[in-house]
Amino acid sequence: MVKKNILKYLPSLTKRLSLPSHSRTRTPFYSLPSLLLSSFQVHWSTSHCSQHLTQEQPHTSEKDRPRRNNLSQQESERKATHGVAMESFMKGIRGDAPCVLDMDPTHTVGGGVEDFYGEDHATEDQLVTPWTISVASGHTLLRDKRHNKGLAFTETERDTHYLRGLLPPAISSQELQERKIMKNLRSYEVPLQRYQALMDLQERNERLFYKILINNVEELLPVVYTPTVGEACQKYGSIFRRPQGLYISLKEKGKILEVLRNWPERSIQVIVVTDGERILGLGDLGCQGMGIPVGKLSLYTALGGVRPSACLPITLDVGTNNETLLNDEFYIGLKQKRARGQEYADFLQEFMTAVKQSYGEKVLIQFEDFANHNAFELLAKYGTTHLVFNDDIQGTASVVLAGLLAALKVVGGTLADHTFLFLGAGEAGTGIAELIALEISRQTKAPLEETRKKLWLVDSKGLVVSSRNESLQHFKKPWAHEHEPLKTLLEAVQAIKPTVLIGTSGVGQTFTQEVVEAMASFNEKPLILALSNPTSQAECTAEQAYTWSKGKAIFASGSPFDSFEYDGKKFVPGQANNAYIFPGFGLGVIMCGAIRVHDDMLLAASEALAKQVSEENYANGLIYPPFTNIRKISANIAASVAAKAYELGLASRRPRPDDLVKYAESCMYTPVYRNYR
Ligand SMILES: NC(=O)C1=CN([C@@H]2O[C@H](COP(=O)(O)OP(=O)(O)OC[C@H]3O[C@@H](n4cnc5c(N)ncnc54)[C@H](OP(=O)(O)O)[C@@H]3O)[C@@H](O)[C@H]2O)C=CC1
Ligand SMILES: CC(=O)C(=O)O
Ligand SMILES: [Mg+2]
Repeated sequence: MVKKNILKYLPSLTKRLSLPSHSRTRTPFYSLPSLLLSSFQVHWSTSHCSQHLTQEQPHTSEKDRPRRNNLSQQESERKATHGVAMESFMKGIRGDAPCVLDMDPTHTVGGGVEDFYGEDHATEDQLVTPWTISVASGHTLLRDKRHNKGLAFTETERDTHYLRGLLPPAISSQELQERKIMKNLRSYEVPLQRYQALMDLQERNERLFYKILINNVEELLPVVYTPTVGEACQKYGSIFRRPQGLYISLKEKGKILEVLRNWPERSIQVIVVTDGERILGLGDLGCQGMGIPVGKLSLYTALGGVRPSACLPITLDVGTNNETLLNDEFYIGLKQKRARGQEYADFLQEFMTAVKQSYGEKVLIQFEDFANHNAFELLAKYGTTHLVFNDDIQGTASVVLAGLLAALKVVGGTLADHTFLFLGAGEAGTGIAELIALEISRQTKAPLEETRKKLWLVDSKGLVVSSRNESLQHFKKPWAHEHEPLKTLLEAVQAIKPTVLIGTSGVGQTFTQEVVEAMASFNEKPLILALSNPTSQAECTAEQAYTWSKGKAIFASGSPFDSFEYDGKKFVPGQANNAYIFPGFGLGVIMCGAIRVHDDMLLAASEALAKQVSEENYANGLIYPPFTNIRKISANIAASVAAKAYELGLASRRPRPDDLVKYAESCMYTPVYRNYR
């Protein structure tokens, strides 16, 4: 069917590609799909064409560049270019177009997973074509976030791409642009202004956005991610300027496949999807949860090196039960109560089927910030049919386990020697508990049912115990141990005497002074993790943990805290956030062509992260490495995850690269500007 359609429209497409280059650019950017082909066909073809071009076309010298006044030369280049392009196009139709993952990985220069556009496949000194649907130039090029370079366009590029007069005469380097943006960002007092400025930059000049984010990760993570992204979601309706990501609402029921086809990119490798019901610890933010998939995917690119064009943020708008939003005139979502039961299940089923139909078997679907009454079920249901990963359950578990493995070097003993108490028995709490129990079981060979007994959970009704079994949600039942009922966290701390206290309640200030003092009274080095986000929901602050424990606590939190001096000693709190795991984990899954996620891959990720903590980090009281080295860390995580996938027979990319760390690094997208022919 697809082949038939492409062949039917082939003459028009050929004609389109042969238009004089300047007039080509005058056609609105998105007009071609609607006029000629579905966006699938167009993107699919251009991506394959350009990839083929960069491999087989000998790279051009000065004389090959299009010149406005040298029509015959321009004509012959166009013929050569489009001849190769159309040949590749036809190859693609026949299904034998070359696939980047089948190539020798050494060809890639700062490549990016599946370099369909061929941009990074060229060496640094080779010229690449700024493909959109046609060759972008003039105003279109400046408005195309993927290829825009602002004042960094060179004199030659300004000539060849019809930019004269559209830019002021000064030419800036990318480094100078970075300095300017950072200066401006630092001048804003309000974090939300920084967030907005960064989102505007992402929409205007993608490479500059990622360069800045990568080079200033510790400073900017709290802006594009927790805590500021939480405030942005709360105010999304008011600050909304340009839509980011794909909104799929109940209005599109029955047409989800068509909606997916409206997205301008075809080679999608990672989707982060939310239905907005549990946004951080802020509750139901409905459609305004979009800030979360957008933010998470920025980190996929900045921290994990997955190319931006391969990332698709999606919000499923199934209504909201948030009365404030329902009564807000600026609310951007459906003004109706949430769909539940069969209606919800059918909508999700249609979505999951459409995703597979559009992007194939190997697209990674990351569920993010769903409420727990849907999250566990979706993971179980689609875990056997799709490549799915729940970041709140699995990513969080992996990052916490990594922190614990690292902390053992400081507190001593093995995991099995410790006792764990959680405040919060939802996705994060039970997800973490299960992975710890699995790791202890693996280390000690004890049955999982036994190892679970080292872990205790408290929910809003008190300690999870067997006498409550009847009324417990299914994911809490494995943690309902024999014990007398206890109402409060303090009582539970005093009775269980945990060595590790983990907050996953979404409620701020619940690790009270009494709780922290109790932890410090029977532990030499109590491990206290306040994981709830954003900062306002943290179970306690770094200052409180260090002060109340009299400097004994090893502390990490979901949202960042500044270092704190207590009794003449500087304490540096770590950030226990799944952002350490999911970018590298996702890269690993994609680069080996994994078809399913397995718990052992999560354990492999934890071990890889724990190994990255240096002696210097330990000396500073850290159990996580700093984010400054995150791309190196992600490459190591990706390599371990991929190695495990190969071992389990879940990886489809053959042959297996010998050096997986090097391969992961070579797959990473780099945001330096490319030179345009
Ligand atoms: N740092 C990180 O990387 C991550 C942090 N998080 C954070 O963890 C928090 C929880 O997320 P998640 O597990 O998905 O949420 P869930 O809604 O699934 O779970 C919340 C749990 O907390 C319990 N709870 C709520 N209020 C209280 C209270 N006052 N006292 C005791 N228990 C309480 C709930 O009890 P009940 O079941 O009785 O309602 C429930 O068991 C969020 O703030 C989120 O931002 C999540 C993922 C990753
Ligand atoms: C970090 C994260 O995923 C959360 O707070 O939900
Ligand atoms: Mg989350």
